[in-house]
Amino acid sequence: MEDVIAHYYFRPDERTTPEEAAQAIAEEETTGTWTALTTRQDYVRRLDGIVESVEKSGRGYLTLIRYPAEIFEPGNIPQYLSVVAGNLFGLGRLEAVRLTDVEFPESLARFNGPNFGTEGVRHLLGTRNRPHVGTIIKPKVGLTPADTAHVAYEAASGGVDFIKDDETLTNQSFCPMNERVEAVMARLDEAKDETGRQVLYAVNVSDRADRIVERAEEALERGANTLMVDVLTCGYAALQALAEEPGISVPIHVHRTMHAAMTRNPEHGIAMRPIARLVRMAGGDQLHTGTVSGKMGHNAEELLLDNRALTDPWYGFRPVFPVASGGLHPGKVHAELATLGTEIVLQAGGGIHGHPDGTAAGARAMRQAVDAFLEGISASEYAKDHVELYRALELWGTS
Ligand SMILES: O=C(COP(=O)(O)O)[C@H](O)[C@H](O)COP(=O)(O)O
Ligand SMILES: [Mg+2]
Repeated sequence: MEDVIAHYYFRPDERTTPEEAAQAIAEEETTGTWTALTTRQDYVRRLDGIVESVEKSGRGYLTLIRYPAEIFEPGNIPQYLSVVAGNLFGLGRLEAVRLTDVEFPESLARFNGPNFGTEGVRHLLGTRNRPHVGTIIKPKVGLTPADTAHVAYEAASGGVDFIKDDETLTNQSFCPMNERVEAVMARLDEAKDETGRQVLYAVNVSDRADRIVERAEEALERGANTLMVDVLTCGYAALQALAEEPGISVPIHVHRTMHAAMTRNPEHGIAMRPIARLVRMAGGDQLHTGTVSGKMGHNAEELLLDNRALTDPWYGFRPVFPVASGGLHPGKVHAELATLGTEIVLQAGGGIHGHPDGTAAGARAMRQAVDAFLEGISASEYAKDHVELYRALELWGTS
């Protein structure tokens, strides 16, 4: 394959045939405009988009559109998006249109990709064949650096592998980033002295384009061992800048806040699959893709395919660690692992810090639920001699 093939679902309006609608997308995103150009030079034709197929699907149609590789500027993800996910969403002749997937040729996939990926992250933590358990510090905003660090310490003592800031916490005055990183890393060192276990803490360095690398470097100077970025609000280019910066040699955790504005409507917007592919190219090491039983909307079939976009062999890119997060608690661990498998990071915020006996007990309960699954025992059975899990299931149940 030499060109880009974009997959769209669409529904034309009543004045437009499916073929005309697909052609309108191909023209808008390549060499056309709303009317024929009397001035068009012949040599421009080689850049015309080509409608490869149109077929009925549900209430609408699926089309594959071929965009000549030459239209794209290699390495420029924002420009890729302006073609495959650009003006087409506003075309009046389409009532709805959704980018469901995109295939890039090797010539346009020359990125470094993840520096760590699943294996690299596992290597840092010394884990094999088991899911990682992570937590989002809660309350998501408002804590001082010292109290954030205390929550992190409790979570680490209870056995989590991974701790992260929430997506809305960056460098606000109530919790300046530099102070927070220093405080959290100091308490994680304390926990490590006690447990012997290394824990990763992803500090959210999301910031404006011209400052994000500098912010990440400041966090690293203060001992950060993982970075986090809100990729859709900062942009894929921001993630790429972090991943390709020679001085940044820690994993990058990628949060997808705002994605549902694009992904949620099954007939319109951008599906998670193209987002997952772009994050992998741009260098994310871990990416939220959703849950099968959590608090956000879910579609297990799509989620499994999204996770495969992160993990299947693809141009030599390292596999990205998929993250299931949002409304999880120990009673939901079995459903998540049974469907998603064990190459996954399970994150719980409320499902750890809301434990009746506090954060450390909540972390233990999550780890116990994972152990129960790995040993092939139901959570309720395992809870009979694991009090933290028992208390969690008593409060939240198992569904
Ligand atoms: O803070 C949380 C979850 O907290 P809690 O565990 O308390 O619900 C995350 O922002 C969501 O995971 C986002 O969803 P997604 O990861 O699917 O984008
Ligand atoms: Mg959050």
